Amino acid sequence: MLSLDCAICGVAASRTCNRCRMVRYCDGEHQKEHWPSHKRKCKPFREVQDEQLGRYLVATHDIEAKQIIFVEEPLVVGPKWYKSEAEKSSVVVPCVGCYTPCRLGKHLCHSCRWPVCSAMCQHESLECSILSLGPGPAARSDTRGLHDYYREDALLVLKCLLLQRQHPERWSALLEMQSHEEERKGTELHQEAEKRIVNYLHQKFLHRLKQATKQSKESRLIAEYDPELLHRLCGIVETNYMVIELPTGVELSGLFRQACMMEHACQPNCYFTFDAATQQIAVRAGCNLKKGDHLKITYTNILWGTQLRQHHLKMTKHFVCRCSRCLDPTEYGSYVSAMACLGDVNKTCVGRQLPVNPLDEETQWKCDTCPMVVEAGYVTELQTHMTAEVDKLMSGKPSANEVELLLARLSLMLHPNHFHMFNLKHTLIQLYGHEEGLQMSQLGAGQLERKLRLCEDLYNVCRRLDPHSIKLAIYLTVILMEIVHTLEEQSRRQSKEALKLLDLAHTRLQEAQEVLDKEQDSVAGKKLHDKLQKEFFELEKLVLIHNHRYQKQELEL
Ligand SMILES: C[S@@+](CC[C@H](N)C(=O)[O-])C[C@H]1O[C@@H](n2cnc3c(N)ncnc32)[C@H](O)[C@@H]1O
Repeated sequence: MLSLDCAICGVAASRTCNRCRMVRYCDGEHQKEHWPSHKRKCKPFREVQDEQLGRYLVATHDIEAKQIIFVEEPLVVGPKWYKSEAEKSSVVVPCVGCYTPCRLGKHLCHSCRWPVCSAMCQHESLECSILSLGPGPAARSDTRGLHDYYREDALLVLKCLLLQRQHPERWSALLEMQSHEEERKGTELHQEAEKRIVNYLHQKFLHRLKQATKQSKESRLIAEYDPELLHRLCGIVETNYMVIELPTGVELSGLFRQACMMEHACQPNCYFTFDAATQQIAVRAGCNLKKGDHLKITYTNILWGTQLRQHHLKMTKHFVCRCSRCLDPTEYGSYVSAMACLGDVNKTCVGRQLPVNPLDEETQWKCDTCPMVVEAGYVTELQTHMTAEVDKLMSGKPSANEVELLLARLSLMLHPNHFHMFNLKHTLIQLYGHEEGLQMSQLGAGQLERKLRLCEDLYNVCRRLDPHSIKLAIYLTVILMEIVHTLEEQSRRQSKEALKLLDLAHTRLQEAQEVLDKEQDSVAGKKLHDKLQKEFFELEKLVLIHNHRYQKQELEL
């Protein structure tokens, strides 16, 4: 990730700049020589604190897009904080030692009996001693029962707790992180944490530790572990965890002293990558940053509408986001929360029903063209109903026809760019051209046109929400590749326009390559990168075939 060589002479070097720890030198002379140019890039940010944001990071120099702003080691890395429904019932779980996916029940650590990838894989000994105190899963547990015993979220909290003894300085840094302890009390999250984590850790492991304490040397394994402290740790994890991905595609949670200080915005300007080998996170500028800019990442899904993002941030991170997107009823002209005018069933008004004050859950929604006003409750009811319909369809493997039917129904209520419509359309562009009976060569001209139009609409939404493709690189690449497939198919059918269409396709592929640059370390990014290379090859082949045909026709004339 970072060069291991001297920044001046290029030989392998071990001395690092002790301010940013990102550049190496073979000796002090070369370090001095490099300083005049390095000082503009060395630790180009500072920590600031205010009442609204708490601690946050601000650029102290201009920073170029893609430049590494800082790298750091984690305070804690551990399993995923939230598992998907599929993961909760999967027979494959991450190894407790190295997180390699392994079959439940195949190999168990011979001390603590938690799942490991092989009998040889060892995990951290203090953690293993605590887990060894547990009773193990109930005999003849089914998969759900095993998952219920091997609770990975609780393991993450245990890993935090163990820092007390293993890394006191990291423990202090962890306790400085925001936990929102007070706001959490009485919430569903608090109750869930009480059940899933605090009681579980106490009943299965920690009360045995207490008993053992009285008798033996086990006494000093952990200094403090009362329920209040465990709740505080749950709050710290919930507020600060970052999702990091291993090369196997396994997602983990990481807590980082500095990276976790970056504030949230619904249009971020930074992104990060995790290097499993060095265990370091690298935070980079997602676009050119100016001195004074805040370093911002996104804590929620930027494809959701404002009400849903606000709700998620309020429930999990306990703040109201007041970024420029949240304050704008049109969300930078993307209209991803907008309804179609709800004024009349005959649809004579083509206006958009928008929240008057997007930050107010009780706000009225006004049509931007006619006088129609509706109350928040009505919009919420409609949205809930539509969310259920979309979730139901998407939980199966819908056909293009089924998606078209739901789109047609929802279009009576929703703006064409509403996030439900976006989701359905993004599915649809991947069905046209790929579904059985709807392969590219089988699509009619109208269907090709429709696919292209859908792709262009989706492209425009992505560009408005995330102009530098910091969060939507994968979505955008898929869209661009489907545009390319469509243009290629059109070129096969229109020999006169073929070269022009193939040229357009080439431009789109180049754009996809540029967009994908930020995802070069992710599993999905690597897969798409390989696909892109094949697409370039296919496109070149099409151009050659076309030129060959063209020359033949010329000769025949
Ligand atoms: C990951 S922490 C960021 C570091 C934190 N500010 C601190 O002092 O430790 C997330 C918390 O920071 C605050 N925060 C982050 N972004 C914010 C924003 N855009 N507006 C208001 N508060 C924000 C919220 O309290 C949130 O729960």
